[in-house]
Amino acid sequence: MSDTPPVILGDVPGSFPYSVLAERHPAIIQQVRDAFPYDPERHRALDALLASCLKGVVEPLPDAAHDRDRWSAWGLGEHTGRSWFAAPWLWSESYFYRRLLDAVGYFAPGPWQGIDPFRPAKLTELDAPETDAELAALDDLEGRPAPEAATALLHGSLWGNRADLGFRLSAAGADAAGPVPALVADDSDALWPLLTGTGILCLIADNAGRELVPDLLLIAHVLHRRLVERAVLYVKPYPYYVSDATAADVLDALRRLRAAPGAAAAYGRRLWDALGEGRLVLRAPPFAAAPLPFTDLPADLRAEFGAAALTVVKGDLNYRRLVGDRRWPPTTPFADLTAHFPGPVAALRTLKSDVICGLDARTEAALDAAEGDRWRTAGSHALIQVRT
Ligand SMILES: O=P(O)(O)OC[C@@]1(O)O[C@H](CO)[C@@H](O)[C@@H]1O
Repeated sequence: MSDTPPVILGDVPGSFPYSVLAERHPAIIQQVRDAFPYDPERHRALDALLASCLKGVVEPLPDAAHDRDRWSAWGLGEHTGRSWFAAPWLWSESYFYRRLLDAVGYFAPGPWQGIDPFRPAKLTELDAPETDAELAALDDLEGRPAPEAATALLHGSLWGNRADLGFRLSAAGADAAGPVPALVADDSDALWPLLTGTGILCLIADNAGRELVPDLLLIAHVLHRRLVERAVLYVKPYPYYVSDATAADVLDALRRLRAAPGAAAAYGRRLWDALGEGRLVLRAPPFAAAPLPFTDLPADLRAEFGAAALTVVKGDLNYRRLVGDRRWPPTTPFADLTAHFPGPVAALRTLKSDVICGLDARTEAALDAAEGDRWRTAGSHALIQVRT
């Protein structure tokens, strides 16, 4: 594509990417400090990361890092010694979370090894009364025609994406949607015919808690209604972007479902059994936490998504990775930007960053007229986009 816009950097003061690097990341460091009684060594490491984020440059991984070679292949050599604001925004963000885990001792042998620095916030959200209300709503779905239930669960998964703990740090008052419909694109009519009873559904998860629960409910529905033979749920191999889901978060969500009253418990049991029978498979590939777009998918994931009836890509970050982290003209066809993806793909995403494509011109004009640029990052609008 000759007129391809440049990859988004975080180097424009006042821009959303800049604010994430300069404000959100320091706030996340403070949030993590407050969440645990870390020892002085951990606090010194967090101090050093904060100084690096604000005034310093990208530092290399520790010599003993298990994934040094992987990050070398992902461009660490090219960005080491450069400002975080000069690297691609996606790269800097992803590496920040990898360095944060070093600072809290997540990978190194010791008392903090494997302790998710975001777990307190994740559990607070999962245990919140709002989650009870969302689970109770499942009782109303019982007995409704299957297509109606499927649509309700699809929208539950879609809007579950607003439950993003990192986003909430910088999106105060993001609830009100303007006069333009909250759903700015809806290709869901093209989604259901792809689930014909045979084949595999792949779901690339985003956030834990109140996004992962509706994702699991959607998976339970398509398995129970035999719209697919098997489902594969892709989570992160380690804590990432504050609320992104790991396998531990899947277990927390399943326990929450099984302990809930009413219909929710049956969903939880079905999912638990499906995992045991291999009809639901969990995967946590390293690439899920890579600082790269999906055009760089490794061969194994290309083969898995290529063999699937549909791959559902959840959330804003994954949308940026799927279509390319660039300020495309909003009317650029979604099919053009996802032609690289090896199989049918659907994006379910609330708009929380500048990247957007696949809008019709009238919708773009109405959004701009009603909200200026706010609609792109406020989380008040969402989309369901499908490329068959
Ligand atoms: O992927 P999610 O959870 O829907 O959103 C991720 C996010 O909160 O983080 C990035 C900014 O740090 C943006 O892509 C978006 O704002």
